[in-house]
Amino acid sequence: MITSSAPGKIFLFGEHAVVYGKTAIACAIDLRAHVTVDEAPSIQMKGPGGSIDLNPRKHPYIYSVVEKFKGLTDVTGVSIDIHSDIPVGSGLGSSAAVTIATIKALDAYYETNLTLEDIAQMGHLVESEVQGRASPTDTFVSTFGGMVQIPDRKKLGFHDMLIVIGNTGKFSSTRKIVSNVAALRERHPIVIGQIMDTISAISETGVDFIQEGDFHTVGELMNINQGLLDSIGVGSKELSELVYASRKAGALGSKITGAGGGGCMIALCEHKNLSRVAHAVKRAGGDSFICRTSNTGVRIETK
Ligand SMILES: Nc1ncnc2c1ncn2[C@@H]1O[C@H](COP(=O)(O)OP(=O)(O)OP(=O)(O)O)[C@@H](O)[C@H]1O
Ligand SMILES: C[C@@](O)(CCO)CC(=O)[O-]
Ligand SMILES: [Mg+2]
Repeated sequence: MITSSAPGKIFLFGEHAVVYGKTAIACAIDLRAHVTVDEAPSIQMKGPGGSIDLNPRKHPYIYSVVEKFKGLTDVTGVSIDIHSDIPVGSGLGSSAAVTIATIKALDAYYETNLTLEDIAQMGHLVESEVQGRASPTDTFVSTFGGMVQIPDRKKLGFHDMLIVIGNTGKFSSTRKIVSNVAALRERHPIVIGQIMDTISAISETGVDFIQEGDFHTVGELMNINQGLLDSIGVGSKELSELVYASRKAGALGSKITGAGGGGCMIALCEHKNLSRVAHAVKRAGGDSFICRTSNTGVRIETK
């Protein structure tokens, strides 16, 4: 029996633009998905109600991972048991964390000796297949941890940042939201193209301020990024209410994280405002909790 784990993530800047090769800055957080693999009579998913055969519709990401391992080794009977702290469909990279942790666990179980780069690339392939279109961001962050710049695939200096996460509780399918943006871009290629370029410029500008620890300016850039995410149609009334409540309570900056349309927003806070912002987001209707950025990527927990 082998257990691995991988972190979820937040986007400081650049979601959606990164799908079109523009720059994004994302960071792992201290919420993790844990995956345990063990010998079994068939390829099955373990759950609270017992074990069921792996089903491509019910578990598309896991199914895609297993199909890739069939190309590497003899995959017959294995059980896959997932326990995740990461809210699903909420912009915190639950699909990537589950995907990367499953790859890592199967790699250790079948001794296929994948490098971290191999794992990240396989994970990106899985997300692209399942979602139709995906940037390498989420899977790269879940693999390597820390603060990363995409598409450069560069690990940046790590900064311990305090984040209030506000979950609208509205499930948001990344596949659907990403395809909506693609359709908008088809209808208005010049306008949406320029918006994506501006989001990219925010990411590129923000790197230096993050590295300097100038979180007031990082917050200001997050707020500008939020306005542009609203302009491409990935905001929502609920997300806006949480964003503005956090800012009124003293957040340095706040924005959607991930696909949007529902899911979570993040608020970058100083320690002194953390609980005030968390309470304000809760009062505005969000399930709010505090997390920290994390420098730990995918790892084996027990063998
Ligand atoms: N604990 C889990 N067990 C099994 N599958 C999971 C689990 N968590 C996430 N998934 C898979 O990931 C899918 C959600 O992925 P999706 O990309 O839509 O949202 P997300 O990754 O949470 O948000 P984002 O991609 O915007 O960061 C679920 O529908 C499921 O297929
Ligand atoms: C919306 C998006 O940019 C982030 C999803 O977490 C999609 C992607 O990067 O694949
Ligand atoms: Mg996802």
